[in-house]
Amino acid sequence: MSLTSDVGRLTLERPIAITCGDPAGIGPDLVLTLPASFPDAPLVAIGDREVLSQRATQLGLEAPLSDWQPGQPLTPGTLPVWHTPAGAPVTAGQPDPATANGTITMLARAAQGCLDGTFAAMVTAPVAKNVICDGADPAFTGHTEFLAAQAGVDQVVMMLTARELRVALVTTHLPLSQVSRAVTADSLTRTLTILRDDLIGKYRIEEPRILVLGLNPHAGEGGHLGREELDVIIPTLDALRAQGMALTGPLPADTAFQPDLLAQHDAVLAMYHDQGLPVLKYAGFGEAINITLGLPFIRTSVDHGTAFDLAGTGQAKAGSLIAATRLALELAAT
Ligand SMILES: NC(=O)C1=CN([C@@H]2O[C@H](COP(=O)(O)OP(=O)(O)OC[C@H]3O[C@@H](n4cnc5c(N)ncnc54)[C@H](O)[C@@H]3O)[C@@H](O)[C@H]2O)C=CC1
Ligand SMILES: NCC(=O)COP(=O)(O)O
Repeated sequence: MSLTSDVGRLTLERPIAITCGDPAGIGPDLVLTLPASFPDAPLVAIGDREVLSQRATQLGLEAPLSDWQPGQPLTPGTLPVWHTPAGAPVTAGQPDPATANGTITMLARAAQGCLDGTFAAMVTAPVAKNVICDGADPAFTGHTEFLAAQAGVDQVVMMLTARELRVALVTTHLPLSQVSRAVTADSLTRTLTILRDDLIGKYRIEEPRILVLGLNPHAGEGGHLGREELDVIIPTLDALRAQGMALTGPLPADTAFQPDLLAQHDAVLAMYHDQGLPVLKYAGFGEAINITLGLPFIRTSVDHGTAFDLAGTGQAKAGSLIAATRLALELAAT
């Protein structure tokens, strides 16, 4: 069976899973808006049907839902929902660790469905890492790491994109005190290889040019402000350049984000989360996309969190979820 999407008149063989995020956050609010943006796209929401229904009522949204299970056809004109109970009563804006196991089940269903071919891709609405840590898994650090474990891959790469700007990270959800130890020749090599390969494979860039940031102020100032550049980053970049990778750097992070330099590169590689993402979010918060590179399936996500302050108010903006869904549809069709 072929399923039609309105994005670029694409045809997909399988639906795309949309996980609804923390049931008390803005995820359900935003997911309910997707049918209006993609009326013909084969989307399946994974989450608590009652939560979606109640949130639609709270928001005054016209959102017909239908029940869906793997193997069943989609019901046109509705948002098909693979009902995944939250596990506790849900009030918008009031996170509850008792819902954490339901959230994990929702993510696992989407990931396993991508792995077994049920879904063509998955798009995730935001979860609260602390709620999952408190209620289900103290080791949970984010979708990125959870999906890597589900897929059985050692390393994936978090990349956020806002229009022309692409920022990928060597380390993701790691305390700052552990970042230096995590920037190794091996992690840097694997990150750059995944980034280069997916810029070619997913973004159709023939010879990706990657700008790599240093870790320390002034990229270490020749070893006077830290030795990671001299000991690890420079030798690793030199070795990868010798193999043909087009790399610039390591450059000082404070001056690397200049329009002229960015125009000469296809992506920036930052060493840690808050080195790269504030710039990206300044450039495009609300419309940016988070994509996990290196997975054996397509996963895109929003650029924002659960925004419990906005859940159920109608003030949450859907731009990032719409952009993430559009990209997933496009990638799934290529
Ligand atoms: N992809 C994911 O699952 C992500 C989850 N998070 C989680 O979200 C939780 C809350 O994180 P915060 O740092 O407070 O970030 P946040 O993004 O939830 O909120 C930051 C500010 O942006 C506003 N905001 C966020 N999304 C918005 C939207 N769509 N429309 C309008 N305004 C919006 C919020 O109202 C708040 O003022 C944390 O537990 C974190 O782990 C954070 C980032 C990504
Ligand atoms: N800042 C990005 C973020 O926290 C999203 O993480 P993930 O849940 O997509 O791994």
